[in-house]
Amino acid sequence: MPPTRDTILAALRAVVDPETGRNVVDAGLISGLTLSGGQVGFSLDLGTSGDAAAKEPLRRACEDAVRALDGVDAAFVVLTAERPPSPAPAASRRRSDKKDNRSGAIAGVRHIIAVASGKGGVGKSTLSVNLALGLRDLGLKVGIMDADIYGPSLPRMLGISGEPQSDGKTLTPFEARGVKAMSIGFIVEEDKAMIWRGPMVMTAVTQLLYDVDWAPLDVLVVDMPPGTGDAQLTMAQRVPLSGAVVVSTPQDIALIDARKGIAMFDKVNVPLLGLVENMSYYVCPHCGSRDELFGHGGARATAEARNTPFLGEVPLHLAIREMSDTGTPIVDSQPDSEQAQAFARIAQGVKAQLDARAQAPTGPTIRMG
Ligand SMILES: Nc1ncnc2c1ncn2[C@@H]1O[C@H](COP(=O)(O)OP(=O)(O)OP(=O)(O)O)[C@@H](O)[C@H]1O
Repeated sequence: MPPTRDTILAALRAVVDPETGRNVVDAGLISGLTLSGGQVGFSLDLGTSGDAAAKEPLRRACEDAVRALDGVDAAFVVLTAERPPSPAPAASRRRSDKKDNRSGAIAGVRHIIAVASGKGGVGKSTLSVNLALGLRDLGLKVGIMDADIYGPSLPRMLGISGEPQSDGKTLTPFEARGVKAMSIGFIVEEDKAMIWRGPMVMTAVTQLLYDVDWAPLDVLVVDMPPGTGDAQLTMAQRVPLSGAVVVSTPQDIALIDARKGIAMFDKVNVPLLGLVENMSYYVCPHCGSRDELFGHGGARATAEARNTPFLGEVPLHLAIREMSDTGTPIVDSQPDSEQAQAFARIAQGVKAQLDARAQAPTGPTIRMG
């Protein structure tokens, strides 16, 4: 039988914070408890010190206590910071320093989709931007949110610069190429990004979701941080996603990581809209000849094995990189090229998946923290 809220809280009362000598429940450190069958998730407050490393043993102790209960299949405990430990630049300073646990749908935004990868450098940002533009070409109102704290690339890829405008309450997204755009790079200092942990990333992401004037949108494309660690799991769990697209290159090692990405979304019940194989084959920019450098087709096989839609292959082509670097993504700069068409087909596939799920009698399961 699945656990109840009371049995979980009772188990957590046995976990004592050595810093205060009080149990985590009575000390008020637990919030956002969610139950979904045998899956349990909640936040553990870090306190004002913001020292996530020091609280890690306590986080684990909470997870272990809940996992040990009958009927619990999985427990996810995320550390929640009272405030980010590093001084944030102007845009986020304008907003509240209070703990930010906002969750749930964003008014006026129909779908939020994540673009994720098991490892960095496989073309997740390139896909996010070109997918957003491809969805725009299908007549949808589209936004793109760059949550890739390890290397926000949206400003460069869309040629955006400057500070976002704010009325003191909400931020106005940038408008570029007919899509609304906002990057975590605008509210987080880049050189500090590497030391940020899941909860801190989540605070910034929550602000990007709820403090930006996104509406009205059909689809908000979220460029996730690469990997399947703490930050990514927290996001996958707490952002109200309609689904996720996982991108991989064809090499075995990348595919192993992509499978971890798929497993991560499965774990938190976010539907997989499909898998994309980037740098699938090489097209010579001079003669147009095709070469399968890394042995192509692994992502399609992985998708088939996992019963996940395969959304398509994108060739490795110099123009894709060059156009990204100059702020004119390939879908806009060379729309008739094979490489732009590859992105256009992926956008069609994503739209078809979203439409099908919207019409399904039981919609996708959306987990909110
Ligand atoms: N199909 C492609 N052909 C040629 N170059 C590509 C292709 N896809 C991506 N690139 C280039 O590869 C580099 C990495 O791509 P991108 O930044 O999109 O990856 P990422 O997975 O988002 O990386 P990170 O995890 O570091 O954010 C960029 O220079 C990009 O222009």
